[in-house]
Amino acid sequence: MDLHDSYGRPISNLRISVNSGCNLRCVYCHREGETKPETPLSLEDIRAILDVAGNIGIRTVKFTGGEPLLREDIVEIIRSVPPGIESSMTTNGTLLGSLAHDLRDAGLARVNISLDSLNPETYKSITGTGLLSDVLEGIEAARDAGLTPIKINMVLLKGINEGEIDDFIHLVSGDRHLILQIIELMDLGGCPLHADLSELEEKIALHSRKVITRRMHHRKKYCYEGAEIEFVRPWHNSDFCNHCTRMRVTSDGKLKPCLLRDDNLVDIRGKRGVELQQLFLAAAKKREPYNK
Ligand SMILES: Nc1nc2c(ncn2[C@@H]2O[C@H](COP(=O)(O)OP(=O)(O)OP(=O)(O)O)[C@@H](O)[C@H]2O)c(=O)[nH]1
Ligand SMILES: C[S@@+](CC[C@H](N)C(=O)[O-])C[C@H]1O[C@@H](n2cnc3c(N)ncnc32)[C@H](O)[C@@H]1O
Ligand code: SF4
Ligand code: SF4
Repeated sequence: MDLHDSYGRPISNLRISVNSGCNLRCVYCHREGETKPETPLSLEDIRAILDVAGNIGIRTVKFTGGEPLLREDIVEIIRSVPPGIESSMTTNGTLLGSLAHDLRDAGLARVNISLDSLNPETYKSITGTGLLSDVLEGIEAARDAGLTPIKINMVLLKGINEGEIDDFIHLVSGDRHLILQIIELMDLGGCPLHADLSELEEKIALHSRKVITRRMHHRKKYCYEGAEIEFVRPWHNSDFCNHCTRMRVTSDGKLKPCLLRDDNLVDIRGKRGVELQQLFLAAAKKREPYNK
């Protein structure tokens, strides 16, 4: 079965938040759109969701949070992904150093690692912690374990890290295991750090050897000065939403048809089998592009 919503968008990707807690305090964090998370889903609940995902045409699963690596059973969670579904994770990387190999052995294909600054002071001002060296260690551990390609997620923050773009391009340039993902801030709580990516993307586009448009969100990937660079520009972007292929699961067990909406959640905690599958279909019907 392949699942589509009423706007003809295929639902091929599931994004599961396994935990709402985090060991960082990033100033801009949207927490995957969760406002009042309760007790996280159990391993058994997550297994049941993954089993249904396999039946309804989900091809890829992204584990996120909060910080997914804070969950003690994260390796077991990864081991529960059915064959035929690619699993990846988005993490702040601080705990990857000791976990990368176990995650890979459990079947994780790749990781995205959030890193907004290469400067220890700036990193601290963004995340509230001095854990930059742990993240860099995490990147190396992920590379060593084969959790590649590794996407380095950099949210562009006005007046904070705009001057570091060249350093980030240098970091990934000529390295086939690293992709730079430059992300537009979603200004959810009136955060005054939103930076416009247009000028930067135009400059990179102009000097790129090759451009690829991804199916998901119609995001553009550029081959620029030996670096692979993907742009994520969700803000007020109807093309992005019209090509959204994602369904989300919140950490406390609700299907969430859109990151930016809280009024159409479907509770699935404790549900199993056919009943759970029906609830996925019901949530799919509630999906609509946020920006049309
Ligand atoms: N508005 C919106 N933003 C999204 C969506 N999916 C991901 N993002 C944002 O995209 C950025 C990168 O997210 P990641 O968790 O690294 O995952 P990804 O790049 O979307 O996924 P892959 O390309 O499969 O690795 C983050 O800032 C997310 O908040 C979505 O469906 N809607
Ligand atoms: C919410 S975090 C959860 C996973 C993990 N803790 C991490 O930081 O990678 C997932 C991704 O969303 C990004 N993100 C968080 N808040 C955002 C916002 N307001 N706008 C754009 N991206 C955001 C983060 O930079 C990170 O790459
Ligand atoms: S590490 Fe991730 S979840 Fe934690 S505060 Fe930063 S962006 Fe949010
Ligand atoms: S519809 Fe738009 S805002 Fe909502 S999850 Fe999809 S891409 Fe994100």
